[in-house]
Amino acid sequence: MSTMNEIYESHLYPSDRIVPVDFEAVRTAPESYVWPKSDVFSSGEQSSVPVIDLMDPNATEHIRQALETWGVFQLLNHGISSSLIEEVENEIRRLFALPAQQKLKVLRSTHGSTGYGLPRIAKNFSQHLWHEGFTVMGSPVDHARKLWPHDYERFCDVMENYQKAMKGLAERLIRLIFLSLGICDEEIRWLGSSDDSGSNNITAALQLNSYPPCPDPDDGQVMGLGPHTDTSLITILRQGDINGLEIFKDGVGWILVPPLAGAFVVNLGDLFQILSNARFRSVIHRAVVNGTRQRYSFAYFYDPPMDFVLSPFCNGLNSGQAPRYRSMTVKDYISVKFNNFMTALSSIEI
Ligand SMILES: O=C(O)CCC(=O)C(=O)O
Ligand SMILES: [Fe+2]
Repeated sequence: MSTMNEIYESHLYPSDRIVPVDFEAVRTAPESYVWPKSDVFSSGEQSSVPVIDLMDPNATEHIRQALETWGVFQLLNHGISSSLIEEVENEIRRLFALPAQQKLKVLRSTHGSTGYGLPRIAKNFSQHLWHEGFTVMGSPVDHARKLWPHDYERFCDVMENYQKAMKGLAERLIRLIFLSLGICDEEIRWLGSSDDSGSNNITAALQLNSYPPCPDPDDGQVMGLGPHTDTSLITILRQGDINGLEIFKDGVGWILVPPLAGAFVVNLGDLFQILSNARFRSVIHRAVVNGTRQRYSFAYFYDPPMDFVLSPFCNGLNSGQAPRYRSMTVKDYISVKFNNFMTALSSIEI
């Protein structure tokens, strides 16, 4: 059985795309961090992504409609306690408030998964990202011990509790989404089989994101997280109360996903696009930066087991359709994405 960590280890990540800019030392963005204004342009479109109440008796149908038209929705009444979310937010603040030298002690290695640094998609953009992150894949105890030698348990406990809660919510949502596609339980037997607490079957990651404030440079702008789709099956994102997340909608352009108190932003990733035979699309999104306030977000990515064979479902609502993608394991798709980034899905079309 392959683990997500092993797969990351087998793809050497370029070392010059791991260390974030030294936000304490830099007053204006260096040239390599400046994106053309046209790349950062937003549509100003006012319509907003659907908001779904998970307690609504028609939630399943609303989710299907939201995913078919938007690929993303905001979720309320999800059952995750606000105190747990607050604890994660407090730990994130505590982590990113540390001096740069301290954070660099837990820098992600070129073949590693857990640790501090730029996000793994940074290597795909010619300009740099105005971002610092911390990825948790499995237990972060070795890293936390280096950051807080006498007080590392709190961080680990909070991250573990949050990942457990997210796993439950992700699996509940996935079940509902498959149901909405007319896919029976029998075909999703693997759901719930992974165990993130053990080290040998990790199929989830938690990405903590921090976007320090940055006034616009004269002839461009900085970008927090460049345009991408998530590789995951499903992503559950929590953003604080500062604007930043935007999605790309065909024919409209970039649309803000406004922070909504108590809500999670839920989107599907490439793996769901493959399984649903492109009935649901993995939404293209990015994070822009605020001029005066530091923004935080945290994303939980859920995947099927790495050796699971992804084959488009051509039954249920998709019955009679020919598969649009060739079958492959999750781990093979992760390799395809690593090498092809935004053309990964089209590269596996039949
Ligand atoms: O910060 C955000 O709102 C987006 C984060 C995101 O897209 C990611 O971590 O993949
Ligand atoms: Fe993302």
